[in-house]
Amino acid sequence: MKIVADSAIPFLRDVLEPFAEVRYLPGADISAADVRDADALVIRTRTRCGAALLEGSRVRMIATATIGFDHIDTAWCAAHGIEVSTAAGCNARGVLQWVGAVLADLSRRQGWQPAQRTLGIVGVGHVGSLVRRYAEAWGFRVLCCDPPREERERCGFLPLGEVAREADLITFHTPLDATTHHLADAALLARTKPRAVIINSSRGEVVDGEALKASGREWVLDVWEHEPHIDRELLGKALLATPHIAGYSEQGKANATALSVAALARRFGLPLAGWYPPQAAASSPRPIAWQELCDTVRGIYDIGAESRRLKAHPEDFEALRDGYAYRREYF
Ligand SMILES: NC(=O)C1=CN([C@@H]2O[C@H](COP(=O)(O)OP(=O)(O)OC[C@H]3O[C@@H](n4cnc5c(N)ncnc54)[C@H](O)[C@@H]3O)[C@@H](O)[C@H]2O)C=CC1
Ligand SMILES: O=C(O)C(=O)[C@H](O)COP(=O)(O)O
Repeated sequence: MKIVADSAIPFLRDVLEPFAEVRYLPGADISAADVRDADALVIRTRTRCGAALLEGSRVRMIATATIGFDHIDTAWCAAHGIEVSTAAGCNARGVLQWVGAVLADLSRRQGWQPAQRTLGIVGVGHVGSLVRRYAEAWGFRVLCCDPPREERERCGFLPLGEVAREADLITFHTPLDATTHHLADAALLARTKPRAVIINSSRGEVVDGEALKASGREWVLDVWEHEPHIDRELLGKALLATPHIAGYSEQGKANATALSVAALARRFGLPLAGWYPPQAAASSPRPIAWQELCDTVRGIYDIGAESRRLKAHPEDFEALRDGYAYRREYF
């Protein structure tokens, strides 16, 4: 059995080797020639999987060690008998902590307390639900928008336009697909409060960058259109800017690798069910009070320093990700 794996997936080395020939390559460089005789791929967001990569190969399974899967043409894979597994929810708590760092930083710089702010959450799945729970406990008035869930569950979520009109801060946590591409467009941005802050850690294409620049609003971005070639004006004017690392917690990465290994174990009958990276520290989820968050978050994760680094060296976007010191999940 042959597996091609992204060389930047942590904790994976030596786990599959007893059962397969494993070739590690940088995700963005994996080519059709590399995968032609592979049975399975273990990838991240940097490998675009569709006909151009897979046509004529013997790949039967793709495990992506990420939550998002917009880099995979799932319809093409289904039509060609290729199973796709994702690491649903793996790094949701990492993204929560990125959002927490953003909110704590903005509150300090802009001089507000949660009780004075309405937070809009667009997309209330693994990430958005965690953000909702913590933000409500911190004292924000929280408004949620998730039409697919509202349709299924009738849970009292609001239409996007209403959230846009009411919120001081709007954070996006939807997948990228045909329905969410440029969900935040010029028309939506025009409906937001003049001093609204747009926060995006979903996918760059969920927010129309050109419209954002023209909107007069403020923004915090972790994800960008055309990564790693990001818009310098969007970067320069961002309140905070990070290089697509919101989910880069040590535990999030360990979860992602474990879920990918579990998917391969199930599909190919490998005796690896229940495997988890032994060297990864355990996550310690707990409630955290707003004041404790504000007092401690910079010691764990100084998002301001990270933003200044990216602004000074945008050409290092991919290098900053590749060399990232994964953050500890501490709540
Ligand atoms: N920046 C980063 O490092 C990371 C980014 N992500 C991104 O965040 C996204 C969300 O992650 P999860 O919460 O785990 O996904 P999820 O699938 O658990 O939740 C997504 C939610 O968005 C909702 N949704 C779909 N279309 C919508 C629309 N038009 N308007 C409002 N809501 C809509 C869905 O109903 C679902 O409840 C991922 O798809 C991924 O692209 C995820 C992890 C890390
Ligand atoms: O999980 C996702 O979805 C993400 O966006 C990741 O956190 C980024 O994943 P990498 O492709 O950089 O591993």
